[in-house]
Amino acid sequence: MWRRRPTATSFSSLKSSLFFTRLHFQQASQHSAISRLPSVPPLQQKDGRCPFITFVLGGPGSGKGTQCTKIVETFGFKHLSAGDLLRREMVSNSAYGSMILNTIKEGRIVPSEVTVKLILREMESSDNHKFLIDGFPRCEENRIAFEKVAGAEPDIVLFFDCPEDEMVKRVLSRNQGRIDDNIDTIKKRLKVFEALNLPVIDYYEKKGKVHRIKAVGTVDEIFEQVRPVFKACEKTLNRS
Ligand SMILES: Nc1ncnc2c1ncn2[C@@H]1O[C@H](COP(=O)(O)OP(=O)(O)OP(=O)(O)O)[C@@H](O)[C@H]1O
Ligand SMILES: Nc1ccn([C@H]2C[C@H](O)[C@@H](COP(=O)(O)O)O2)c(=O)n1
Repeated sequence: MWRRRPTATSFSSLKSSLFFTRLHFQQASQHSAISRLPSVPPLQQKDGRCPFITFVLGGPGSGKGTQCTKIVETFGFKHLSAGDLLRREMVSNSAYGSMILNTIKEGRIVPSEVTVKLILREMESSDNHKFLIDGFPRCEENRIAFEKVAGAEPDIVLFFDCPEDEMVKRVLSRNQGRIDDNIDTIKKRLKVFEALNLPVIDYYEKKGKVHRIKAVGTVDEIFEQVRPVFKACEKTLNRS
């Protein structure tokens, strides 16, 4: 359903202070590779429609996936979880499998080349034009790569703002057998969220795109903060 567009050319591959030095070094080297990517025309479906893109952000266990399920039921979005796409790629026979496994185990971020490709592949094969992109962009490098390769910005950004102790409690009782749902990896994911994801939220906040949701209370109580965000843009959602 989507026009083919050039995929990313190449990006160079990304515990305390050493952990962050390596993290930032990797981010910086990926930034310079991204800056060489060609800009492309805006994403447009074959039927001429432009996709409505929502980025869904928040720390680990803040309830992004849970709320996305409710948004899909109520507003008919297509839900694309970056984490799920990476986990699916990890267990397929992909050449990236062991790299994704090690990166997720360490609570770090998979290079954008891989994640953006997976997201755009799903968007291209979908008949829907309303997308929830959950857990992405996780860092400035993700954001810039998506905007360059897709030629599109999100229409809105949902930020599920949740206290750390609540996120830890939720992740530790999730029981889905995830390799990163253990206290050591959670601590790293929280640090990565603060260091790399919050700047992305700040960036979109300055553009007036962020809807901050207080992610405490029951699932239904939280959804009552989410519902008006989409109600308010119903006209744009059904744009042709
Ligand atoms: N409001 C809530 N109150 C209590 N538990 C919740 C609430 N929302 C979600 N949960 C539970 O917390 C856990 C984490 O939720 P969820 O998987 O939706 O978070 P997430 O932000 O998508 O996490 P991650 O980024 O780690 O994938 C799940 O077990 C979910 O059932
Ligand atoms: N943009 C992304 C999204 C996810 N990952 C990796 C690293 C995360 O810790 C892990 C799990 O994601 P979640 O299901 O919590 O959204 O997947 C990434 O590298 N880049």
